[in-house]
Amino acid sequence: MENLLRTIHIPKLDERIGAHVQQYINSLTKPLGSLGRLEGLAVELAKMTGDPFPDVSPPGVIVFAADHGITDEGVSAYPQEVTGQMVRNFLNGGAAINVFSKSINASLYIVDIGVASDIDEEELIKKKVRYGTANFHKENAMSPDEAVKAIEVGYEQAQKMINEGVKCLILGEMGIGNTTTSSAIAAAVSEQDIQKLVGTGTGIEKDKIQYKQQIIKSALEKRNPRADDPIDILSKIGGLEIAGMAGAMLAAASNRIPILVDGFISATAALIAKMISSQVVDYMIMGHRSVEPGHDVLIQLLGKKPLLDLEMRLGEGSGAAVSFPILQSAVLMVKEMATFETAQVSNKEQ
Ligand SMILES: Cc1cc2ncn([C@H]3O[C@H](COP(=O)(O)O)[C@@H](O)[C@H]3O)c2cc1C
Ligand SMILES: O=C(O)c1cccnc1
Repeated sequence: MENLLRTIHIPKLDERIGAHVQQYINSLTKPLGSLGRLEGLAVELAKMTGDPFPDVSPPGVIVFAADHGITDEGVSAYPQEVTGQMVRNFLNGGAAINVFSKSINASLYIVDIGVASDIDEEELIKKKVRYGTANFHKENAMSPDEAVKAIEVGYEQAQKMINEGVKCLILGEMGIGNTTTSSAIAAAVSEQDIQKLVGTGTGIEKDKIQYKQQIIKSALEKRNPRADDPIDILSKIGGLEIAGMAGAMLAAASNRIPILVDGFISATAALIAKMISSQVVDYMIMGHRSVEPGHDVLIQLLGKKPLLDLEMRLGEGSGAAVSFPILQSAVLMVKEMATFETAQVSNKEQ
């Protein structure tokens, strides 16, 4: 990682093209500013890609799957085996992200970056760094080397997809227990009150939230991760899929590829990526606002405004995939609308 870290170069946004596109949008046949946030989005996409008429299609989705030792503490409503079972479901096309990826014509890769069991399926990308993290309430989740390795796996997978022609990257995850891991990371970095950062995840009973908060609080006291050190945080808390997503985000930004961020877990990965290289945030668009309360805190730390609020709380990249057609609308607006001049429509009186 030390190596990868040193070689990561994220280009600055192209402000000149952004200003040019803003001016062009003002010449399109509509009242000034009337397409609202779509206009700002089109400008952002132009700045990211350096292209006034960028393509966001085809989008690509990578789902990183990994297990979390913290499930031993009874912090999820579902058992750990569900992670591996859902990986099989992804490969059979039956999960939400399969359906939504298909609807936006996205290629979908499933990566085993740390599932606790072996899954012998041909379509699965097998990049297991270890068999799940250790229970971070009892011991460090993994070694710093493993955290680095997981970031590299994510980086390489994203780079591969980008080389294949993907124009917008959506990262998703599957890992029972990962809302606990994410809340712990958010608490370590933001130093906000734990009450603001812990939710029901897959649907634990409301009266179990306090227990989940206590586990996180006492684990953080024991692990004491350094708030400004992403590798220290990942190695002490986890998780492998969060590290993988962070690495993939860094690859996308390095290639001027827009990143459509999903919910709470994805935002945690975004935060880790930001700590590694702060300019990565320039290439992120927040697809939706998750029901998980910690998402609001992270959205603020990332300085973003979600496109959608559909009261979703799934992960897998699902909210980002559902928001993707908004990006398509933004680029089509610029590419296909007529200007006042070409359509011979009278413009606003000066
Ligand atoms: C069937 C099923 C499919 C899922 N797809 C995503 N998650 C989501 O729920 C998990 C996080 O919640 P917690 O921290 O409470 O375990 C992650 O795997 C996340 O991707 C799922 C969870 C389940 C049960
Ligand atoms: O917002 C998310 O990413 C999320 C919320 C609940 C469970 N799993 C993921």
